[in-house]
Amino acid sequence: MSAAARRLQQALAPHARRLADTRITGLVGADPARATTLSLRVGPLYANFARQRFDTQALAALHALATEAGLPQALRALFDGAMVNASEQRPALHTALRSALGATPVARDAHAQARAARSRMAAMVDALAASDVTDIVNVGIGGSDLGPRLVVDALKDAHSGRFRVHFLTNVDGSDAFHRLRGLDPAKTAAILVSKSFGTQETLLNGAILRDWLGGSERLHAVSANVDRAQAFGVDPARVLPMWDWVGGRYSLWSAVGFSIALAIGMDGFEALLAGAAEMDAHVLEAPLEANLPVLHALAAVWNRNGLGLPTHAVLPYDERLALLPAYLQQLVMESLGKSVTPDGEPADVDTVPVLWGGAGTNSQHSFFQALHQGTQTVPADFIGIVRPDHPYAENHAALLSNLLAQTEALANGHAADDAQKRYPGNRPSTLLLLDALTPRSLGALIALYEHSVYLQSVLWGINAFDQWGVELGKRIAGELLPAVKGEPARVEDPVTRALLAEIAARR
Ligand SMILES: O=P(O)(O)OC[C@H]1O[C@H](O)[C@H](O)[C@@H](O)[C@@H]1O
Repeated sequence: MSAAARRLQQALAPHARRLADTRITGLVGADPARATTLSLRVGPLYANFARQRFDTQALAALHALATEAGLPQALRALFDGAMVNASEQRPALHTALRSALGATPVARDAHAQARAARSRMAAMVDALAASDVTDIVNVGIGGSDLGPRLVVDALKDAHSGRFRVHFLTNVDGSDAFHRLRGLDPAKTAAILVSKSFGTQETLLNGAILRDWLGGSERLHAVSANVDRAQAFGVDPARVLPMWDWVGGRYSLWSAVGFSIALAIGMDGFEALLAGAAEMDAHVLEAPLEANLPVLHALAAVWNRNGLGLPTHAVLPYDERLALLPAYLQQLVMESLGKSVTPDGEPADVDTVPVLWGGAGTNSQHSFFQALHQGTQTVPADFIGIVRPDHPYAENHAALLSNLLAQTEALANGHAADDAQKRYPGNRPSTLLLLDALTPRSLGALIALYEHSVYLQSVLWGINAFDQWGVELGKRIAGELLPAVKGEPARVEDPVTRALLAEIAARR
């Protein structure tokens, strides 16, 4: 058994057994103070864990586990640029994009490179602002799309209004076809965002944009591979850097966030970084017992390994955060979807939960039935915003009362003689409350999740920064492409052969 798995089992199993019949209502009833003692604030972000299914004894065991697993040292290693991504022999220095907390030359150098790239990006924002361009199309996928797309959408109240920002992602030509309709090529600029500049979707869509724009004048790129971007036809003067020491899904703080800077201006972008930097300083400096990302990660492993819960829902009660579940699906599931240790040994522990979710209140009218009365218990992160950016006070009161009501109903349940109308309750949740949705608070929220994910990976003994699982499908797709086009090709798999015949017959 892996050392991490043994540690986890020893720490969690006795308390999970002891608390098997304890209910959230019982925990709160026995210790009403936990409503406030199990909460933490970091700047504009407040978190309440009172409705998690651990008591103070189990929490003490979780904190002991955090010490034993070396979370403080692991954080230091992350910030200092140690090779935390062992399979690729790379550091993961996304923190250096926004903080100067790394104490090594490697981390300091990364921070300096990030600053230099940011000033080039600021000059490019100014140049575009001074031009006739009205629309920006960000072409990218995965980490080169989800983060910028989330932030641009979430911060619509902070948009300068200078540009309309669009995102083109899917290799499905329908995406490009509909996205470009109604846009004027003479007033549109494209940003091709690809760390590798080798991603099929982005290269195909990038080629569509390059042709559609009719020249390279308004073609920009963000990439760690400047040569490839140049060979593609982007003037190197308009290529912003990326580095192999930043993972794609951790990269919105780099020039990958160019579209964010165009939407909210450089000041807004700096505020986003400052919010993340606040969380960086907190995770690094706060004691384990008062450390928000640590507690968030401990709650996650408690739910996954102590209670054995296989999925996790993210439920933002704010339409502007509707893309957060999709963003977190990549951050969490690509980072933690591993079953071996960096040594190639079995992890021997359940790792990533299936992450899903959607915005409230809409989701209440679709899948919440299953959360309340389904056979699976789904732990959830509810996210609310205290102060809205619109004048509809009645709507906002309704939104917040629904948010509070759902967390209460899920935790407390409801007894009824009629079994159909009975609510089992005891469904754990964490409530995250942002004072307002601003660049700073959003930066802090995203950084909270980044750190929580890394800490979970340390507790599970897996690498959060590689993603070998996405390669096989890409390779097979490349091999099948000629056959799909009707060119002569040898297809080994009999099912795929039959499916190709079916497609060919219906063309
Ligand atoms: O930025 P790129 O190199 O184009 O990569 C885009 C995305 O594709 C890959 O398949 C990975 O799964 C993602 O982690 C990555 O963000």
